[in-house]
Amino acid sequence: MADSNLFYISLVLLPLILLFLLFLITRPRPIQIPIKKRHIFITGGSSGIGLALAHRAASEGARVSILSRSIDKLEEAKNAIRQSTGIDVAIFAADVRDFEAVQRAVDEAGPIDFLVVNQGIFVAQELEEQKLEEVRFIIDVNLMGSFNMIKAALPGMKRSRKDRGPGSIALMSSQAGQVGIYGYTAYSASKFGLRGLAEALQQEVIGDNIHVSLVFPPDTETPGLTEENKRKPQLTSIIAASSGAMKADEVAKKALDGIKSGSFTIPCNSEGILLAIATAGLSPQRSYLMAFVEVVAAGILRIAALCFQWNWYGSIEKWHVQKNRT
Ligand SMILES: NC(=O)C1=CN([C@@H]2O[C@H](COP(=O)(O)OP(=O)(O)OC[C@H]3O[C@@H](n4cnc5c(N)ncnc54)[C@H](OP(=O)(O)O)[C@@H]3O)[C@@H](O)[C@H]2O)C=CC1
Ligand SMILES: CCCCCCCCCCCCCCCC(=O)[C@@H](N)CO
Repeated sequence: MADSNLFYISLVLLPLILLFLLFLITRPRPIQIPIKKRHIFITGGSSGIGLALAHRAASEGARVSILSRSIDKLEEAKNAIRQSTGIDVAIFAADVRDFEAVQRAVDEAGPIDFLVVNQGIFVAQELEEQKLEEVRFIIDVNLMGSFNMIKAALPGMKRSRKDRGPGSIALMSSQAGQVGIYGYTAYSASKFGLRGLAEALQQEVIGDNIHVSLVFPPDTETPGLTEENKRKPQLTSIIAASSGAMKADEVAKKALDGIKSGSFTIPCNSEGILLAIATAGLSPQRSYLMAFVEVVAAGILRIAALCFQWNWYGSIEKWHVQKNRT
């Protein structure tokens, strides 16, 4: 009798003790970063997810700047945002691979509160088929371009923090930046790279009241995806379909809400939440409740992850068998 009482008490008590412990230790501490009347600078803001983010930020009362290469697409985006919100965004034509051009844009745009490094290119292809130039292009735009942006914006962001309150640097990764996917050797490498950059950067800028976020969308309906789908290995599509597709505006909403609450990891759909927990690793976590879920679910999600791999390797095997028959 006493034994079973003890059993039930510990069933309640142990999780409570764990919750309390996690409440004490989770770092950095929770924060809210206001967006109204503050300056958000979005790269790749002329199309897809970046454009949806610019729309949303403008309608929430932010001052918005967008940067991308094509001035025509920028003008088009500016007109579309003006039509739907009545607000004018500032546009900057620059290639993120060109540090000087990026620096000029940042200087002209004025002090930044939210930097959203969202530009990205994706071409899915087996590494054996993919040209090295294309690999380099993907790494240059997605990874080195992000370094260029952050290097250009960080000094100004740091300087203006005291007068302007908390700031944010958000990076657009991908679920292919949490798990390697067939056809994405270059793309996944570029997006995994962003995670290392973000984890290290958060430690460096926390003292300046700057908060780093990493967004992990699944396939998202954008002009970029339409282009990618024209030449995508079948296996890439099959494996990526393990996570549902989203609309650009849904991703933008998740991203902006996550950024405003200073979340380090921002998943976008339910598979994304599972992925975030399964790949939590040593990344920072502000929410002690999420930390609790990560601790409790770790073992079972490893089993789920192994089931996904079992399923994916099954598809790969089947595909090879079919290919050899024809
Ligand atoms: N759509 C999807 O399925 C997913 C996308 N993502 C990520 O989200 C981000 C946005 O993707 P999405 O909206 O689909 O992409 P789009 O192709 O629709 O838009 C990409 C944007 O980036 C700009 N851009 C591209 N190259 C450069 C460059 N060298 N310098 C400056 N700007 C550049 C483009 O403008 P311009 O060409 O004029 O320069 C455009 O504004 C990317 O980082 C992508 O990897 C993540 C998961 C899923
Ligand atoms: C443990 C539980 C795991 C749960 C689910 C795992 C699902 C993984 C699916 C990965 C999909 C990757 C899509 C990349 C989209 C993208 O970035 C491109 N459209 C752009 O190229």
